[in-house]
Amino acid sequence: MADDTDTLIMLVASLLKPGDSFSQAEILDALVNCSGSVEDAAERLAQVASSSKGKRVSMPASSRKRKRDTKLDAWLKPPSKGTSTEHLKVPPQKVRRDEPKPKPLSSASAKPVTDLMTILRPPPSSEKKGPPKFAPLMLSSPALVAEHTPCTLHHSILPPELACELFYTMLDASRAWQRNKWWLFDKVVESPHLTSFFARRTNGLDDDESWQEAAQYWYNGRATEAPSTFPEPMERACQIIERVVNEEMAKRKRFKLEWGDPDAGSPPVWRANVAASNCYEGSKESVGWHSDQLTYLGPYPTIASLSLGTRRNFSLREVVPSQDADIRRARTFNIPLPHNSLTIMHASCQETFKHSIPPQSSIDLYRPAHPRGTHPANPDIGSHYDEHGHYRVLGAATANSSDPSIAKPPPSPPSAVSSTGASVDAAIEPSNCRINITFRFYRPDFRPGTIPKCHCGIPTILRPDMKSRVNGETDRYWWTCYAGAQNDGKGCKFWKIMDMKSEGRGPCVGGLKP
Ligand SMILES: O=C(O)CCC(=O)C(=O)O
Ligand SMILES: [Fe+2]
Repeated sequence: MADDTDTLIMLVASLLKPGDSFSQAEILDALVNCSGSVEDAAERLAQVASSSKGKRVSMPASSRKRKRDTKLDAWLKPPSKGTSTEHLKVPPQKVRRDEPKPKPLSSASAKPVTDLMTILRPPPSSEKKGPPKFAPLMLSSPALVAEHTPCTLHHSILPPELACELFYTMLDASRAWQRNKWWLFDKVVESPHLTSFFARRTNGLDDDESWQEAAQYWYNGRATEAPSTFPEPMERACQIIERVVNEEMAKRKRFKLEWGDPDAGSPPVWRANVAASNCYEGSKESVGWHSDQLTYLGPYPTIASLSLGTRRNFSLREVVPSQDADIRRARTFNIPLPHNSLTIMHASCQETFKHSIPPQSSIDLYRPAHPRGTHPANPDIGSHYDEHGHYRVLGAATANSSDPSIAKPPPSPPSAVSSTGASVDAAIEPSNCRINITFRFYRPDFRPGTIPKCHCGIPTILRPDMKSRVNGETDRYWWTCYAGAQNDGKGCKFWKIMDMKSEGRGPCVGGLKP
């Protein structure tokens, strides 16, 4: 789901001469000015490098103003010896615990697979002149998250037993998940976490099931096997999450390209019809900076992201539009996501912010509050919870509830007492894993048949133009080739501005109808 701006930057960097150094911002500018074409951007930068020693005649205005400071090479680990890409030839990574052998990409099987984090390292912290820089800010409460980001944070979102049950279900399932792989330079790299994709039985709107086909394009733009349907506890969690998301959306500004029928009378209803899930084991597994691809989500999506297990930080950083680059800098916000918390990335988050789960130096182990099997998969369990997620036994009064219909959840099985008197439960193993589930709505007006194909013949991907915003809003999106991630790293130059009207898309909140 990740937008691969970073990959494009690295691809451009790979085409530059070893001596030519450009900052990440300069490469991004070149990409934007060359309509996303890697080759054209590299050619343009090569011309700039050869035509001047320090004089940037052909660079766009925004780049010319900035001092060249960040060496692209500094994003890569130093060359071991010889050629400029020698340092990328690292040995294949160890396969994790009982993970099945990853499926090979088209012609990738003969190539070594590399953990992305062994190639990338953070940009150097060299001081830049320009607008003031602020230290990262920890947003430790839902109020702070709402104040600084287009997200809301909701603690204890699910009944605790359901959160535990879903954690165990996904943790067990994750043993069959894969690492996303794509081509970078001349080799296949893999994401430093496991991932999988799920489609809901119905899309909540009509009988159209073509979105299931879209779900098959999940794996780096290549058609894959049909995704699994939501496991039963995920379905129950989704119903609770949908209610919370709709309550939050009703309080917020809507954007005109958001999906919804303006004539429907009531506010459009958000439904999840697919979910992507990630498993991060230990403190070092991570996901790099990205915004989610909008190919099947369309503009201004709302994405509901559930965290289970070990607490990790979720980082958010605005992409400052080019016109503001000289007056302000983006700030990194870190949000600690404990077990059973929901982060809603509201409309405009994918257009204006990038997000990541950074590696950490340490993490706290998560100790589930309930042993496995307290609630085996049982569709009846859901009926014990009311619409607020409270455990409900009709007619039963409890000492600590003013609502007589709300009772305490059933007690966990008794814990054993150790020889030291400490309470232990042999059935509960602490875990160093975090499970993330992002519930998403694949829009009917972005169904697979409507997605333009590139010259390579595969569906393109949709990206927002994050760098230019008019009145704070991004209304420019483009379709680009995604084949570079799969065809031995070779894509085509396909690039097309999305035109909602001529492409027959909608209905949208702002009134556009197909
Ligand atoms: O694990 C998370 O919270 C973020 C995952 C994510 O950004 C993604 O799957 O696109
Ligand atoms: Fe994401």
